[in-house]
Amino acid sequence: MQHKLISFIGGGNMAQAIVFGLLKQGYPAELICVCDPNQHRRDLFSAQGTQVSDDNVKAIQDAEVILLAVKPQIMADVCAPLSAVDFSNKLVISIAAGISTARLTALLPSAKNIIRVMPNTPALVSQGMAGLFATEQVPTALKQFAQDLLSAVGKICWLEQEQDMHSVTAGSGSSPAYFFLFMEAMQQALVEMDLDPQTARLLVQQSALGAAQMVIDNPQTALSALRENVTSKGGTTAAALAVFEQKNMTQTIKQAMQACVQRSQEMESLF
Ligand SMILES: NC(=O)C1=CN([C@@H]2O[C@H](COP(=O)(O)OP(=O)(O)OC[C@H]3O[C@@H](n4cnc5c(N)ncnc54)[C@H](O)[C@@H]3O)[C@@H](O)[C@H]2O)C=CC1
Ligand SMILES: O=C(O)[C@@H]1CCC=N1
Repeated sequence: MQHKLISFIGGGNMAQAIVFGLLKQGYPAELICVCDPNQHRRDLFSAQGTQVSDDNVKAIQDAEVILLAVKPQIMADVCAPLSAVDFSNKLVISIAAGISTARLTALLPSAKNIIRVMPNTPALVSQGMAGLFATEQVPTALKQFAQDLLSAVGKICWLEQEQDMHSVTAGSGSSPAYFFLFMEAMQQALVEMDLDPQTARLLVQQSALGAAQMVIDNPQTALSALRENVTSKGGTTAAALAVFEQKNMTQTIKQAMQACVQRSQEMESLF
């Protein structure tokens, strides 16, 4: 991939997942600058060889790509001083949930090239999933750069309609947390059945990894078929799945994902 000078505005959890993922793939550390007011966060990045700064405006002057990675709640305050900079030749990538490209254009009026991305933290281990949306005027070469950047830390999909970003947030941005919760609950249940925590974790993590790998390796097989292959009639799995069904697990998951979408839509009008 092409290498450009990238300034990250915000060096929190998601920026760390992307930056560390990029470094792992050989992206030159000297071409990455991370801006964060928190010294501890800056130290974490400088220990990996990146540039760091506590001065957002200064750090973006020479950058070719500005990656906005602050919380949506403070995006407007963070962008206000940045808007003094001429963005017309820069690429702006925002990973903030619920901040539309229209809102970003209003916050940074000179920015012509804005790409919105919804990544997720497995980028840290090169297994990220990111949805990308670019406004019509973004040149192909810049779209390609954004695609290469996110592809370096996982898989990507392009969205034709920006409104689909809400569903992508429910399906990938937030979804690692659902799986972590599921694994947490399984580990806890096993510990309560008297397994030691390490063994419980090993059972859960390896089963999750194996299940995901089977899904990947069998793209033609419906997920329901993979489930049925584990489920012997009158057996142990059927007993477990019956409880999920009794408790309306499928409906609960749907409601949780709808709540995610609804919050993302609300955030669009709030911030
Ligand atoms: N954490 C996740 O899994 C995902 C997060 N996102 C989006 O990424 C963005 C960041 O989220 P997280 O990394 O989770 O949050 P975070 O709270 O871990 O990181 C935000 C960072 O911004 C820094 N910050 C605060 N004020 C600043 C300023 N004026 N200038 C520069 N940096 C400043 C904070 O010190 C903090 O390190 C959010 O907009 C979120 O919607 C998107 C997808 C997944
Ligand atoms: O919880 C959030 O709002 C962010 C966006 C997706 C994942 N974390």
